[in-house]
Amino acid sequence: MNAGPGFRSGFACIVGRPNAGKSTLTNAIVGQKVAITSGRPQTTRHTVRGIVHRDDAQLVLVDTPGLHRPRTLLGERLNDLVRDTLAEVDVVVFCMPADQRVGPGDRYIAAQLAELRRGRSSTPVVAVATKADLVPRGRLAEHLMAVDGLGEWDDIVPVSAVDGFQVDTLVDVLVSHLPQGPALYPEGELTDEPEAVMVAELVREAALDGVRDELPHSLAVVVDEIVPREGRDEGRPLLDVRVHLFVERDSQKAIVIGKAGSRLREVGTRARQGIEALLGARVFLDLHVKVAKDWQRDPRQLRRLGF
Ligand SMILES: Nc1nc2c(ncn2[C@@H]2O[C@H](COP(=O)(O)OP(=O)(O)OP(=O)(O)O)[C@@H](O)[C@H]2O)c(=O)[nH]1
Repeated sequence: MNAGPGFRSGFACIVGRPNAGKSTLTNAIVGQKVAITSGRPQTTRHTVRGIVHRDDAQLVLVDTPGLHRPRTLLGERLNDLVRDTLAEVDVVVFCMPADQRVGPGDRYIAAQLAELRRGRSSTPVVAVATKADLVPRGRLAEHLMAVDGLGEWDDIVPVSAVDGFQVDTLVDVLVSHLPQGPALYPEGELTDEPEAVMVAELVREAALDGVRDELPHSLAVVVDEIVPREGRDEGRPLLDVRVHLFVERDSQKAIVIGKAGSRLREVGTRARQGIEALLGARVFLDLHVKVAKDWQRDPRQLRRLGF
């Protein structure tokens, strides 16, 4: 069942300062490892999406880059992107880690969200106290009070993505804020096939390696298909993996491809090793680089690109 009366569907976007636990929470909600996490701040430079399929709802999660104060032009553009994304979603999840005091970074985001709610969209915001497992009850209560004092929230939910505390409750709360409507994606997408997301991550990581400064936010990766090559021995399958890399400018395309295609070959070799390990089969990796101008600003394009 993916429609019918009472069925709800929509997008949720997870925001919070660097290291707030956004990627880990995304993974815990979706139940698959779709976003890359690390202890270093701001590793989630791009948006990764996961889908929760339920009998009564479909929740599409968008994991945004760490909202931060615009220092550079790039930062401003990133924040524009984040704001555009926020205005597009049905509910916003604002993460504040319980093991840290509410600080200027949180206040900055809270102000952005307040502005968003004053504007056209009155998107509901659910404040989430992440990493609840790291603090004693008293401190958690104190944190929740501080969160409450920071702005107008539709709900406040403490969670731990590590031990699963209240993750289901959070999903219930998010679903309650979604509009009624049929499923947006076919059942099983991304949950049964997280491979495509992980393959895209592996290619993206390999393509950015060593050139992050030159094209940090300008690279999107789309896996077109993963299909078994016909006519192969059953015991020795070969998978054809076709992937598009989108950049914004010709100059960036040249960087990705390198002299006479040398860099793209290296990217392919490195990514292929990871993909073969992931899929447990030999892989023929077909990489294409395309220029998609200003894709970061166009929500339709972003969605098409899997952002
Ligand atoms: N103990 C505990 N640690 C957590 C929890 N959630 C996240 N962490 C840890 O906190 C660190 C940051 O988590 P991420 O999920 O990468 O944070 P993020 O907000 O996506 O970070 P950016 O990509 O920098 O924006 C990682 O070391 C996680 O393992 C939690 O519920 N409990």
